[in-house]
Amino acid sequence: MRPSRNTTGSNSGGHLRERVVCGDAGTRRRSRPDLPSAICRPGNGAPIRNDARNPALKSLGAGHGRVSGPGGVRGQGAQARDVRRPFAPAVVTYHGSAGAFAHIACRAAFPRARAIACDSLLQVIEAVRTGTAEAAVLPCENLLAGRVPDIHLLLPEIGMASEIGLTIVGEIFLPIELHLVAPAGRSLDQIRRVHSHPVALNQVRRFLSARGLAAVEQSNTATAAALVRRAGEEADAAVASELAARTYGLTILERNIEDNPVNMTRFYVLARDPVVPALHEPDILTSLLFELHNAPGALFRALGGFADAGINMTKLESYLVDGQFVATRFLCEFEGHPERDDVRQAIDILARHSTRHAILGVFPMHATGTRTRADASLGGVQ
Ligand SMILES: O=C(O)C(=O)C[C@]1(C(=O)O)C=C[C@@H](O)C=C1
Repeated sequence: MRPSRNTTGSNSGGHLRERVVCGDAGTRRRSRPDLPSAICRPGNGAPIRNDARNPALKSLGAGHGRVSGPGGVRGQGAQARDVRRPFAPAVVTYHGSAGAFAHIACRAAFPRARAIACDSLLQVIEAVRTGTAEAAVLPCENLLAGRVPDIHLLLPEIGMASEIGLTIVGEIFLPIELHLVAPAGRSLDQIRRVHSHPVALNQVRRFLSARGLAAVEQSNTATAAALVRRAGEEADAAVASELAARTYGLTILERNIEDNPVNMTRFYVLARDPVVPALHEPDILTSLLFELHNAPGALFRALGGFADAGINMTKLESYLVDGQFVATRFLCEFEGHPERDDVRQAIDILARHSTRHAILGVFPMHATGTRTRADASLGGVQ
């Protein structure tokens, strides 16, 4: 059963801001025929446009299957339901407002879905948990700024706290182009304060420090743009997408202010039920959370099976647990399906050397070349 939603709209300084708010708050949605084409990077390295024929985006939806095995999907022993791919949710949700990069990622990966905005990460999770949305798109890391903190507070909970009940079903790589935006009539030399999401501000540090601009953190790039439009003084500008500039009626004072033109954010796609690729499919990633006793060699022994089997690890994160400065919880991602014999054996070895483990998701890689082939020729419009 789906929870009911109320419909509201809010007026931001004469500029109608329409949004869907998850939870009890309210909903109203405006369709955006002028949404930009995100550029994704397919396996052959050539930038391609985002549309329904985009093979890289289709990688979110190839094949179907089940997974079992040590730890199971989403916690110890949980059985995956046989959700069939292609995974084509009708409603997806994200944290932020229209024009945020998470919104752009939703539209790029699921062009036919309704994308609904949530004011907080908790509301995003609740929307998926309760069925208001079938999937959530959440940023996890950026090439220039590194980890996106919010989801890294959440991921260990997803793995270890069964009540959260979400699983990773996909990933999206989105090129990020950041622009300095302000209401028409303002000039660059008037600007003293720049509002944006902290991760976006970290991607333009050189630009800000070269001009002596103060960074002001906002909950996402699009709300920063809306705020500057609604309540900004002459000295205020925002760092946001071109879509946000259009959505909130701002002009671009300076284009592409990111510190490096090769700039990309990786997003996770989370859903309530696993959508597990078939065993025979190529380019599968498994995301695994595990905990160790803090002892010499514990990590080495836990991961030894992966090294011996030649299984490529694409990510290893560590987290502090129980208020102590010792890393005993890890998130790793590796290439391979957990039902493949060598992967199963490596996970068995990890299970023997760890105190707990849980598979957070098994999903097809998006744009397989992206991890290794990002280069300065990457272009993109947003
Ligand atoms: O604020 C936004 O626009 C977001 O979607 C969040 C976010 C992030 O958290 O990294 C997403 C992508 C960009 O790297 C900057 C900000």
